[in-house]
Amino acid sequence: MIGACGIVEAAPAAKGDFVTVNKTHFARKGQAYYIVGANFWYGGYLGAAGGVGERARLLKELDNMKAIGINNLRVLAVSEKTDMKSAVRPATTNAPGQYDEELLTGLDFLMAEVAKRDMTVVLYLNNFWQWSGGMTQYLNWFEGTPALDPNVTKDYDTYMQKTAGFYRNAAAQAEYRNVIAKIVKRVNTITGKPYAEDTHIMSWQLANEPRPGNGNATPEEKAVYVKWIDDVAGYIHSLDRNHLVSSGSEGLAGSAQDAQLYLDAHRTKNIDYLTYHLWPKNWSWFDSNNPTGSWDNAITKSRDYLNSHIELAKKLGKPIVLEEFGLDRDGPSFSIKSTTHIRDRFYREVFEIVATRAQKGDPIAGFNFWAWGGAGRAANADYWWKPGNDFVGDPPQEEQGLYSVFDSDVTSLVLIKEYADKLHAIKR
Ligand SMILES: O=C1NC[C@H](CO)[C@@H](O)[C@@H]1O
Repeated sequence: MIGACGIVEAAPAAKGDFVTVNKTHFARKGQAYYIVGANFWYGGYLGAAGGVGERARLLKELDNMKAIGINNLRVLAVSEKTDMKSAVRPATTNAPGQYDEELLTGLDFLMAEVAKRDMTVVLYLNNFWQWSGGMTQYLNWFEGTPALDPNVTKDYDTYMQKTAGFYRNAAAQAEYRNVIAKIVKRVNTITGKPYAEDTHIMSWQLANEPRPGNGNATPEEKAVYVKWIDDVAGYIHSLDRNHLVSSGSEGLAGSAQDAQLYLDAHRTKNIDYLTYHLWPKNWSWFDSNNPTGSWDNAITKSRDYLNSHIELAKKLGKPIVLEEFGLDRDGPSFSIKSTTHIRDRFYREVFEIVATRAQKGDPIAGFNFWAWGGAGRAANADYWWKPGNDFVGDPPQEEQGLYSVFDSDVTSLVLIKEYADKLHAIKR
């Protein structure tokens, strides 16, 4: 397009080029759009020009994901510098108002390469958990409370209850909105395209796994949480009329097992689709030291979780994406030399329910497995991450190899491709 001053400008994207919601499904470029996704939290980190950047690896990872039919990536867009031991370093926010432009340019590079492969990205703007600083770090900045790493204290209940204080802290919310505006209104330094006009962003996501507090969240805490989701999602839409907004919720496991809360938190018109996550080992449904004895319990509860949330999506008349799920390697082991028979069996169970119900026209719109490890490799005998080590699918608060799908996990990659083909074949 020739602009007024004779300079060739990119034509503004057509609305249909963005991922949109069509009743209980996604649409993109006039077609039904199903999510065959990977969690790739560190994609922006690999895109940095220096420091932690590994652009050659990033291109190879994107090509390998594209080759097995992956069309969507779920990526950490913002991290906060923190003293918490099990958090990633560096961070995109060093302190309130102080941002790491080199790291943010890494996100620009990722988005430029994603566009070349016609993939889409969900960008989450905060984290309920400590591995990227997250909401707890905001409270350290604005309440002066110590950022207590639950990997150290082993007290997750107290961590969750205190972290939910983020929603009520006006100063923390103001800085959070400053950061949201900085990213949503950002102009990509590689492509020159405003993020708000980038059709390869599928959705802005409030946070990774925001919870109302711990499992005993009070009615007041739940009300604060519902209002926070509505307010922040509305704020994002006020900045960007093109993109979808999602919460990043895990579903009932992240809603104090309160289905009414999950419905109330996602009923707002400001939330365009639902999300849920499935973690049989984390939730103690599956014991990887007793796989045979715990499999039936784990798969029965998993099937119920998968199906019941699709029914909740029907109630709200919105699409739902299973945007995280995983299981550890046989053994259990963190080593890439170990097999993944049990995980592959679990993945197939999950994929079969998602694909079958999607083919039936139910509001399940796809999946993102957790998480792409690709060519990354654990560097230390204890499998814990240290600055300078490869990034893998497991963030620094977990052993490097716990849930990652590596490029050497051939049976898993073949399985993902098998179901990618099924979802991509759905015409609506
Ligand atoms: O968002 C998340 N959900 C579960 C993952 C695996 O335990 C975890 O690494 C991450 O914080």
